[in-house]
Amino acid sequence: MQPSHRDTIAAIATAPGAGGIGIVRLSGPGSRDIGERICGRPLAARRAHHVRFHDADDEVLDDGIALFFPGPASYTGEDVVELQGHGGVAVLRALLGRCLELGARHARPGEFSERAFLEGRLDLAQAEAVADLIAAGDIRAARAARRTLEGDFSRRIDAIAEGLLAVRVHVEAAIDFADESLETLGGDGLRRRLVHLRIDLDQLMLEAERGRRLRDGLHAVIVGPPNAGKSSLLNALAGVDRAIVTDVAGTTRDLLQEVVRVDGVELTLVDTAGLRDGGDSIEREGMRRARSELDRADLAIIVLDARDVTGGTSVIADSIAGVPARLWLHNKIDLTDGEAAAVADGGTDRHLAVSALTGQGLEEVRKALAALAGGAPSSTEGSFTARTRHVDALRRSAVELAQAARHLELESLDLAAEALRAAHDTLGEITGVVRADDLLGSIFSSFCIGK
Ligand SMILES: Nc1nc2c(c(=O)[nH]1)N(C=O)[C@@H](CNc1ccc(C(=O)N[C@@H](CCC(=O)O)C(=O)O)cc1)CN2
Ligand SMILES: Nc1nc2c(ncn2[C@@H]2O[C@H](COP(=O)(O)OP(=O)(O)OP(=O)(O)O)[C@@H](O)[C@H]2O)c(=O)[nH]1
Ligand SMILES: [Mg+2]
Repeated sequence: MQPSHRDTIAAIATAPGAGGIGIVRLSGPGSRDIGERICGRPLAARRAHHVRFHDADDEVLDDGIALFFPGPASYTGEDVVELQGHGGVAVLRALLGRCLELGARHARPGEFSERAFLEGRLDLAQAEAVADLIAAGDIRAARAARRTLEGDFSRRIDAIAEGLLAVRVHVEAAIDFADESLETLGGDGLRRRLVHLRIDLDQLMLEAERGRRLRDGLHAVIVGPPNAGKSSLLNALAGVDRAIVTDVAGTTRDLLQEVVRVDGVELTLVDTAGLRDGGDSIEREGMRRARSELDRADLAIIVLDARDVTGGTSVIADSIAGVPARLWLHNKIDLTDGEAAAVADGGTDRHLAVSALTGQGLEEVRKALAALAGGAPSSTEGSFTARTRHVDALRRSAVELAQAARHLELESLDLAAEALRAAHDTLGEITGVVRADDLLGSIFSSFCIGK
């Protein structure tokens, strides 16, 4: 980072619009001086002062509470001043304007948290959790984000990184004793440690993936043959008449998206065009979109006509093969004698019998979705949020670790050392020990202003 992060920044820290209280926050070496000039009195450290805020002509802008946190014991690690006034747009703009007149610069989005990161107050995963906590729409996601903010995720990363470092040191040392066989250099112990690291990494990856779903919600795509009742299901689960339903096969062509909440977990449901061979060019385009939507799905909800379960499934099989989880719904059971309801569950696939028309079986569907989206409330206990960026890095690190193990088997110590370094660096990207400035830019620019 450029030394320019040593200037003083200011921003309105509270949400735009009218509110009971509004806060202008300053961070940087000039904060105290600017704060004291606006308040017209000295500000003692970490004390609440009831003061009047003044403009350049000594007119009173507002009265409020002023706080001064000397660095490094502040949110950013720098000197921080908060001017807490009445939460009106005009008042806060005037207060901010006065800070800028006195030499502060308007903060970029996320710049306070970026400084907290640069000052070592938070690591990168923790700083990201600040934004995730603010964005959390339900208390489960909020709790999980708070755990990441408090370092639960980072500590797990750091523990694996430490283990990796020890293995790296061992391998580098072995390279220096090239004359001796790896066996005499403790090769067995090395292999065992690699296996344990791999197990820890796999476990963390599972938990991070669950954390990502808690943060992002579950992306579920409804697919199936034409006329099976996919749009009817979307409408029934969303509780609104969102999609057009007709008895004409090929009614839906575009993707239709609806966010629903089951048990507090957010779920994005996407209705798609029925999959079948042939169709006109519009319908074929609809099917292409359905298939590409499946590429980024966490869950495929396959809707079939319970009276003809095998009809059309062959066209679907290929498209859903890569989706992590599948829920099969045998729809229109109101038109059957009930026998279609007897379908077994198997593996990661679940089968349920429903009627989108009468609502029969939908409660079971909701339960299954809630379980897939984040598990029962008890199963999210202790879990933390993570982002796709983190899950990707864990995955890449695991690949490098597997490479390292193979190289070690072949006694290619140099290649093993190289793969271990890559595995280690990749973990460092998560917490920001290893970082690229454009990565920081893209992370913090998605924060709100004043955070
Ligand atoms: N008024 C106000 N409320 C706020 C914030 C804020 O900046 N101002 N926060 C902003 O996000 C959050 C709280 N986060 C904070 C984190 C650290 C410190 C801080 O001063 N830390 C020092 C002192 C520690 C202590 O005494 O407990 C430190 O870590 O050394 C302050 C707020 C939410 N509420
Ligand atoms: N009896 C009965 N009819 C249903 C049920 N679900 C849907 N239908 C009817 O089946 C027909 C097709 O429903 P849609 O929801 O449009 O089916 P779709 O799968 O979206 O069809 P496409 O968009 O054309 O692929 C409509 O006439 C619905 O009213 C059900 O559970 N029972
Ligand atoms: Mg439809």
